[in-house]
Amino acid sequence: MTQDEMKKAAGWAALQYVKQGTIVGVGTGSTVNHFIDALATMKDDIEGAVSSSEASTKKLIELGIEVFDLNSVDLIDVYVDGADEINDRMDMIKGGGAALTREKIVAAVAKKFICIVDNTKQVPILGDFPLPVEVIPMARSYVARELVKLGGDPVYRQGVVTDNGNVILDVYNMQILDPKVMETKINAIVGVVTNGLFANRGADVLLVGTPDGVNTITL
Ligand SMILES: O=C(CO)[C@H](O)[C@H](O)COP(=O)(O)O
Repeated sequence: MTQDEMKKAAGWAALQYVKQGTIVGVGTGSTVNHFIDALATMKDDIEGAVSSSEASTKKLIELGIEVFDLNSVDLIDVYVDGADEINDRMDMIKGGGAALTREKIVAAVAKKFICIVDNTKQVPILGDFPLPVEVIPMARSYVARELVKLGGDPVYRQGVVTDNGNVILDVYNMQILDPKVMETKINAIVGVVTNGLFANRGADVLLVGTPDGVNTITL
């Protein structure tokens, strides 16, 4: 089975968590694209979606799913998104697709976070995947120096501008033993919009695509 087939299996498995008549939070990435394909089969049964990126918005609209502005929505029942790494506490690194800030905002509003991954994303300790940090452009060098003080090696993601007009620093060589503390520390650096650690608000349900089917994990 290919990695993409495992992503697809996880994406389609998330459909069982979508309730009729609700607004669904939709993440970003290749695994979520499979979920959006699945969601399109229910488009007449849901009210619509709130999207975490321009890319997901485009795909949702193309498939006939109404996309609402988050400011016009009080409640999101489930938020479905992928991850770059996830540990057994359901803490994640996200932001490989540079959509981390909007993802974190939509996730904060949702009652339940359903994480969909293939089995290569499960790790014992977060940090092999470089941690994305969204930064206000004029603060880039200052934030990079502060990230070095925290033990990381930040690298400017050349040529990438986020949907919010900011830049991304990818932080290499971090062994993140306490994701909640590290998330809070990095977010406290002036000029950081947010970082890709999703630990203070982790996943509630993890759906892992494997060659033997989809495993469901809850804490
Ligand atoms: O956080 C993300 C985008 O910002 C994605 O969820 C993450 O990068 C996983 O992507 P994929 O499903 O393509 O492997």
